[in-house]
Amino acid sequence: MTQAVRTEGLFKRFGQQVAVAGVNFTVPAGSFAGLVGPNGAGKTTTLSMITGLLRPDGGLAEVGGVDVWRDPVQVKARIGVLPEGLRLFERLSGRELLHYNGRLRGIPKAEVERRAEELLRVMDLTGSADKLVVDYSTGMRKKIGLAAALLHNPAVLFLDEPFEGVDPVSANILTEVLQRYTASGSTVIFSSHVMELVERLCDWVSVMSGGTIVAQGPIDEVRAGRSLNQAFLDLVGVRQGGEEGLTWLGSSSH
Ligand SMILES: Nc1ncnc2c1ncn2[C@@H]1O[C@H](COP(=O)(O)OP(=O)(O)OP(=O)(O)O)[C@@H](O)[C@H]1O
Repeated sequence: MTQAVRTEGLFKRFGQQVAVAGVNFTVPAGSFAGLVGPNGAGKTTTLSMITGLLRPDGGLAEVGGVDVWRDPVQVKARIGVLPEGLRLFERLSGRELLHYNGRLRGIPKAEVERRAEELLRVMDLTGSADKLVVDYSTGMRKKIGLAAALLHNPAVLFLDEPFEGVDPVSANILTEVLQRYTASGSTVIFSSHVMELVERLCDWVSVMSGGTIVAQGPIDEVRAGRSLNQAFLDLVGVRQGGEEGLTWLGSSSH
């Protein structure tokens, strides 16, 4: 099986805190893959090391068999990234942002224009194409960010919480674009806290907890007859005794 992404013993610490403790993360090519895990599990740190944004302290990360940290230029040409926090060039219009990205990627001008107009139309952003990105809503930012990440037709697309703050109509548009993209053999890897979404969209899932992968594989194998939500709770451990304390909360004595 060809791997779109493979890491081996990936490791990162921040001071005393080990954020990623030797992760073997794999995603087969053509997958719609979900990366899930509790807050602080190390998902963003892992994705940052695979996309060349954060240098690992140890281990190996490969995209399409190419070592991310030995050949970052080749890897960056093959990937698209919709990062957490979505830092975009705020003072460009949506259309300018796409043109700028396309030119940075070395795509000929006429081709950039053709692709940009198509992406704007599919994302339902044509009417806002000349508005500055700073004036875009959260959902519009996600959509223009995704359009920018797709413009060079990457083999692997990384998305950090792509549906956060996105309304159902825009979420539907994003989903359709991503499904079309994976149907043609490309790979999507996204992190999310929304289990229903991962369950509905993904055919592959990796579950992280405490800086390690605790389960990984085809989604039906990881679920093993349970809902993904239940599998997640079983795997990462439900904290017992949460109902103790907070005795004052909701009391009607005032
Ligand atoms: N730049 C940093 N400096 C110090 N500690 C960091 C830094 N980035 C992440 N960490 C720590 O590393 C751990 C993993 O964080 P990370 O952001 O990768 O988790 P996550 O799984 O993406 O969490 P969330 O679901 O809340 O986004 C956390 O304990 C976090 O506090």
